[in-house]
Amino acid sequence: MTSTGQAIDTDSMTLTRFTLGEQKRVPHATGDLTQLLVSIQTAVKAISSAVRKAGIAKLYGMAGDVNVQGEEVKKLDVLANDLFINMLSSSYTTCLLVSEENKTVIEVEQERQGKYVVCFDPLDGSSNIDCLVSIGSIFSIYRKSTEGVPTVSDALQPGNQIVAAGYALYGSATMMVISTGNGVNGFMLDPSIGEFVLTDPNMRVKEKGKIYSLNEGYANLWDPAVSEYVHGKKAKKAGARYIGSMVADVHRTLKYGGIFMYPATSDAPKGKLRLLYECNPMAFLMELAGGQATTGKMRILDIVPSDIHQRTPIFLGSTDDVQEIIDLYKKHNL
Ligand SMILES: O=P(O)(O)OC[C@H]1O[C@](O)(COP(=O)(O)O)[C@@H](O)[C@@H]1O
Ligand SMILES: [Mg+2]
Ligand SMILES: [Mg+2]
Repeated sequence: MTSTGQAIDTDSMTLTRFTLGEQKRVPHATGDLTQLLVSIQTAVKAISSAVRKAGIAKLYGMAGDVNVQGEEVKKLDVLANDLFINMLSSSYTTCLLVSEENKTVIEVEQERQGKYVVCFDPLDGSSNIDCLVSIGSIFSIYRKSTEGVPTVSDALQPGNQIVAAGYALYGSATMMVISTGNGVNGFMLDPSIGEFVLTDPNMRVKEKGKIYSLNEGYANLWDPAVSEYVHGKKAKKAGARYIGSMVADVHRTLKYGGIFMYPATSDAPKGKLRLLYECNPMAFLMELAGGQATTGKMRILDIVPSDIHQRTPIFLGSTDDVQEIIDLYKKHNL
C-alpha cells in the first residue's frame, strides 16, 4: 500500500528499469549512461520537492536572507544548479559540465571523471517561479570527443552528436521526458512511491497542429518571414498559447502539436534561447518524436557551436507547421 492507501502496481515501468532495459540491448554497454540518468533523476526529484515548497518557504525567509531557524535560504535557481552539479560530479560518469548558471565549463575532479559531457539549464522559466507557473530543467549528454584532459572543445559539439537528452517539467505533476536516441518516452513522478513511472510511451508529435506559441510583445521587432507567418496563423484563427517557460511551451507542443518559436528580433539577432542546453536537447527530442527544429535557415542540430552560451533563433514542433516557416524564410530570401 502507498501512503495514500492505494495498491502499488508491482509491474510499473519505472524510468530506471526502462533505461536498464535499453542498456541491455546495447552489446558491451558499461551501465555508465544508466548511472548518469539515475543521478539526473535524483537531482530532478530534489528540485521538484524544493519547487513544491518554494511558495511557502518564503514565509520563512528569502534567498540571501536568514530564515526563522537562522539558516540561509538558497534561491531556487541556485539550489537547482548546485543539485545538478553535485549529483553529476559524484556519479563517476561525467568529466565536463556546462551550466546556464556558470560562465565557464566545470571540470569534474579527476578521480571522479567518466566519459560523458553534460550541458544543462538547471531551472528554466525562472521568471515564472514567483507566480507559481510551470518551470523545468533541461539537459543533453555527449560522449567526450577528444583524448586527454577535458577541454571546452569537448562541450562544443553539434547537437547531432547527442547521446541522450531530456527535460523535467515541474507542472501540475512532475514529469520527465527522455530519449537515448531511440524514441521519446515520458515518465510521471508518482509521489507516493518517489519514482518516475512510464505514462507516455513512444511520444509522437502531430504532423500538423492548431496552436502557435511565441512572445507577441516583440511583434514590431520580427523579420518579415515571422510577421507573415503569424499573420497567416491569425487569419486561420489558430490558437495562441505562450507560457514563457520553454519546457512547458515545448511540452505542450509535443503533446498537442503546433509550433513553438523564439525568433530573432531586430534588437537580438540571435534570439534569446541558448543552443547547448535549451535548443539542442529540445530539437533532439522533437525530431525523434517525428517533428522538426530549425533556425528558419538550418537544422538546429547541425549548428557547430563556437561558444558554450551561444544563442540561436528557434522554431520547433509539428513538421508541417515548421516547414511553413522554413518556406517563408526561403521566399523572403532571408
Ligand atoms: O520572456 P521571454 O522573452 O518571452 O522569454 C521566455 C523564455 O525565456 C526563458 O525563461 C529562458 O530560460 P531561463 O529562465 O532558464 O533563463 C525560457 O524558458 C522562455 O522560453
Ligand atoms: Mg532556460
Ligand atoms: Mg535557466
